[in-house]
Amino acid sequence: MSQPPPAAHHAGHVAVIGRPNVGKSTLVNALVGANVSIVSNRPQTTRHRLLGIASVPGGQLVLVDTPGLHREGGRLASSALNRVLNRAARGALEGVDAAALVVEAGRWDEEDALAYDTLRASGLPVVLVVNQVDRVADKASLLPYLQRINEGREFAALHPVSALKRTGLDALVASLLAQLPEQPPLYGEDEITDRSQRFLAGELVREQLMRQLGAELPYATTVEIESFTEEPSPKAGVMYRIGAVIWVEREGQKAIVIGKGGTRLRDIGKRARERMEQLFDAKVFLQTWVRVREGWSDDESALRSLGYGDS
Ligand SMILES: Nc1nc2c(ncn2[C@@H]2O[C@H](COP(=O)(O)OP(=O)(O)OP(=O)(O)O)[C@@H](O)[C@H]2O)c(=O)[nH]1
Repeated sequence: MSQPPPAAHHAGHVAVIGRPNVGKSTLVNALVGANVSIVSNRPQTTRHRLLGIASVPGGQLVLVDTPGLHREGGRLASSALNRVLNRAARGALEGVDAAALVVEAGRWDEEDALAYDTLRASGLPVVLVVNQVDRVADKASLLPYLQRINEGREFAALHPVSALKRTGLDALVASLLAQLPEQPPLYGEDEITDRSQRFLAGELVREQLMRQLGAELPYATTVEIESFTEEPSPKAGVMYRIGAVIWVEREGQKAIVIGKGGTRLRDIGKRARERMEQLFDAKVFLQTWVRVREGWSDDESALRSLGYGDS
């Protein structure tokens, strides 16, 4: 008896691009599922930050962030800088197969248009993700909105979705997969680890450090989750009590992380806590400290205690 030919498998890197707060993280979480998958044993490229991996029958989406595309303060550059940006984008988008441009339903401004232009200039297929459609009461208004955006532009597909309510996502995944090369999964099941919440808590603090300090972030900064306990919460069901230590090398760096009157550290802690609550679906009580460990990067046992020892 002859076997049917195996169905084509598509896999590749998808850059998730969009203005702050349009719902990129919510979308990635929804696509990836309950567990944020992080590749455990392969060095990551510095250009892309791996956001998550969505493996579905017939394909694998490797979702990445492209920090090189963003300008200071999270804003894309004005169009006067377009050429410079395009040059930077070519580097930032190297190795990326397609882009998901996330916008807020009903909104399309200069920054969105510039992001589109940049992506197209890099030759990438762009799938438009019109997020937060659950907030649009008059669904009929979406059609002229989509037509207006589509006018004179070449999207690979347009998808109204709600990342929060998880609607429209299957069709979006199918469109994204169609843009990816036919090839086996880039990451095997054995390479993908559903990391523990404790590990993720550290990553979320690290993420906020990167976002809020940017180029000011001292090179050797690292985050250690010192304590992580769970207790019942009458309102939220579960509450996590988390203690995070941000290790820096020198006193001067400590001052940078803490900021004037402690405002920066407070902001980092607040944003990281909000992310944890979103991701863990629980209440989180997060305490953060900044400590100085002189010359820690030379000290092998210290490195090991921070989880850098055996890879
Ligand atoms: N109603 C509604 N709210 C959404 C949807 N997607 C995201 N949000 C909310 O929008 C806010 C921002 O979402 P995030 O996922 O943090 O947005 P982001 O684009 O990752 O933001 P940055 O990290 O600042 O770039 C959160 O309060 C989400 O709950 C959606 O589909 N519908």
